[in-house]
Amino acid sequence: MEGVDHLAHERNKSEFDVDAMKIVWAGSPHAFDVSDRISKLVASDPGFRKDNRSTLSRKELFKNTLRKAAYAWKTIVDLRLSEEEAAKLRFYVDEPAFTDLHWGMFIPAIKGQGTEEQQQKWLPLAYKMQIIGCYAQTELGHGSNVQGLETTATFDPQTDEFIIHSPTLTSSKWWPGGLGKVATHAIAYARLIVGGREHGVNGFIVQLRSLEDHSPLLGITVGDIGMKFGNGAYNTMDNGVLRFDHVRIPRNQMLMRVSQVTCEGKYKQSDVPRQLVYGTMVYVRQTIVADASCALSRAVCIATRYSAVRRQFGSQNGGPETQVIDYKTQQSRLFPLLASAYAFRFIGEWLKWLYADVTQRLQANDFSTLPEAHACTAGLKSLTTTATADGIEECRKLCGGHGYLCSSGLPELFAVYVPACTYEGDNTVLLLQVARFLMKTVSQLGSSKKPVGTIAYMTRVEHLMQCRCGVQRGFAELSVDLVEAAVAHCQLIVVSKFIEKLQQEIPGKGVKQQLEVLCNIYALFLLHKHQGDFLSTGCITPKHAALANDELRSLYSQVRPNAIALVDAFNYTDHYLGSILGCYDGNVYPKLYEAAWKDPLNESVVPDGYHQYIRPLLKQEIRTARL
Ligand SMILES: CCCCCCCCCC/C=C\CCCCCC(=O)SCCNC(=O)CCNC(=O)[C@H](O)C(C)(C)COP(=O)(O)OP(=O)(O)OC[C@H]1O[C@@H](n2cnc3c(N)ncnc32)[C@H](O)[C@@H]1OP(=O)(O)O
Ligand SMILES: Cc1cc2nc3c(=O)[nH]c(=O)nc-3n(C[C@H](O)[C@H](O)[C@H](O)COP(=O)(O)OP(=O)(O)OC[C@H]3O[C@@H](n4cnc5c(N)ncnc54)[C@H](O)[C@@H]3O)c2cc1C
Repeated sequence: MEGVDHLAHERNKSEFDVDAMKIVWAGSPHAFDVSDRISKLVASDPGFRKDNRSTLSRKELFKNTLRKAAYAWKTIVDLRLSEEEAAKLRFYVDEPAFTDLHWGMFIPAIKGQGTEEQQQKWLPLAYKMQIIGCYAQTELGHGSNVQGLETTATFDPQTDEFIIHSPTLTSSKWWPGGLGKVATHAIAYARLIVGGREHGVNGFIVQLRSLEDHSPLLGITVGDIGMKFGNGAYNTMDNGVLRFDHVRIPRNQMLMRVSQVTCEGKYKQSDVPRQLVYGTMVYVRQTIVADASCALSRAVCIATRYSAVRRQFGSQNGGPETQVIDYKTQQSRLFPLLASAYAFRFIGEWLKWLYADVTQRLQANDFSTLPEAHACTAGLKSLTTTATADGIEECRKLCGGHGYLCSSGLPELFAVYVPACTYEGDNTVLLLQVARFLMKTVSQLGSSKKPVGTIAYMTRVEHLMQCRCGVQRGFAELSVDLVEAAVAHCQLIVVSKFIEKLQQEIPGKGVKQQLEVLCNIYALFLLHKHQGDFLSTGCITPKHAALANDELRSLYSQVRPNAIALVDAFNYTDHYLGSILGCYDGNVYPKLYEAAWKDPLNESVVPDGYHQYIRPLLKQEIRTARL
């Protein structure tokens, strides 16, 4: 029945202060207030409805996304929302759109790689959305290998301009979000050529479309790259293709914080690492880690609530069947994902601190922690997105057949989320960067340069270096093992930062105790999953492994009465979850049944095509082939 909380009996089992946990999850009382207020604002506004996405054609879907983006912007302006509130509103609108790249990459690129003068010119236009930007780095032929990009930017001292050109088909920009149909400007990455000499890849601000009639400017060929995975999903985003035919831009539209070109045609490299040109990617990778905790927690919330609602087998003397959340196999699949959602939340908080710290250091020309920041953002982006994509799929399976319905919210969540394993850096390529960082650290062991921070533990591997085999097999030859070492390194960071979080003051009855249980589940689940490595290297004995498995079972029993409360703590509205299986009141079956009849296919009792195709079949009016 509507209005009845079918999960009340579960919520009454909770052993901790859920409201206090909501503050922990949000990060602070202020963050909770903003999140709570904005999520309810979005949920209550029919202008942000999203339950019809799967029935729209690509063009209808995209036009609807443009409408929503404009509506969101009007809401932000009318309500005078702060930057924080506006970001939260775009988050809860929950639809990949050109605005993600405008706010998430175009503006950060100008802030990170533009000079003060360039920031003063372009940021006000971007903040007022008087221009709409995208981040055009990837090309048809190159994405991972940035140094392989082929687009050229040739300086013309006669006119004090750069000539941006796509010399080959494979140099076509390909994938940039927002590029296909909306962006008026791009940060285009191209090989800088001055006086016939190449100076690597740099960013250039290029106008693509007229601000009067939105038509592509002279020399610009631009469009959408076509349908992507899933129906709705990321097809709300106009990922685009772009070719330049000798497009001229003023010299002052090369982002010049890292390198400069003077009007005399002199190239100057600032005394900063060339890799600062990659700074925007480092920034986005750390935001993607926080996104992972959001996406995984959404899937876990749906699967946990539904696992408490769903009953299957186990009826005693006509009594109720067993809740599937009580099966140990369901717990062993679900609870590590619940623990991971919390673990990724806290590692996301730490990574945000690390990024802010390295940014502050860079302003003082202190580059000492840049390598660690690169390795951590790359590795943790890889680790958390892989685990989250796999976790969303596991949550779908945890919901049985109904998990495969669009009304469960899980297929759409999966389809929108999975490109995170690829964009902002293919996950394997990023792990190889971590492996390179670890090998460089190992090569420096024994020198005066002592490993600190997240690699401090590596002093303990020093003895390995002294007995290492004489033959140094190539990095490429060992890359599979090195990638595994990179994952282990990142998992260690996640566990250690979860433990550090527990050292903090955490208010609320039973809250810290619950987080300790989740931290232990996260760590012991990893130990169980990789116990072969731990045993073969002598890190643990078989007895330790058995004890760990026993403890894991005990921990699952401790989580069980608190599971619903732990997902309530995410404080997601039913609108944001977009899932009948995950609805707050657990009133699943009536909602599933009602939703089925809303499908367009049920608009008529007799389906289109019956008279043309089925009736002749049934009436044997179709000449059957001679048997
Ligand atoms: C429902 C869930 C929510 C959904 C809601 C909707 C969400 C949707 C919206 C999401 C919003 C945005 C999504 C993002 C969109 C995606 C945008 C993109 O994809 S932009 C393009 C991203 N592309 C990449 O990431 C390319 C990856 N490749 C690289 O980064 C580089 O090519 C490389 C690092 C792999 C190699 O670079 P290279 O120059 O060749 O360097 P070397 O490997 O030779 O290393 C030399 C040296 O440099 C150091 N290094 C490398 N990179 C960095 C860096 N970034 N910072 C600092 N240092 C760096 C490296 O460690 C080496 O150091 P040594 O000391 O010499 O070892
Ligand atoms: C939804 C989506 C949105 C995107 N948005 C943008 C955007 O806004 N702007 C933008 O510029 N780009 C964007 N991209 C592009 C994205 O950044 C690239 O696709 C990504 O960096 C991966 O590069 P790639 O496609 O070249 O993969 P590849 O590198 O071609 O990957 C193919 C395979 O090769 C392997 N591989 C590659 N190099 C190595 C190596 N050295 N060693 C071992 N294995 C290797 C990879 O692991 C992978 O298995 C987007 C992509 C997607 C899917």
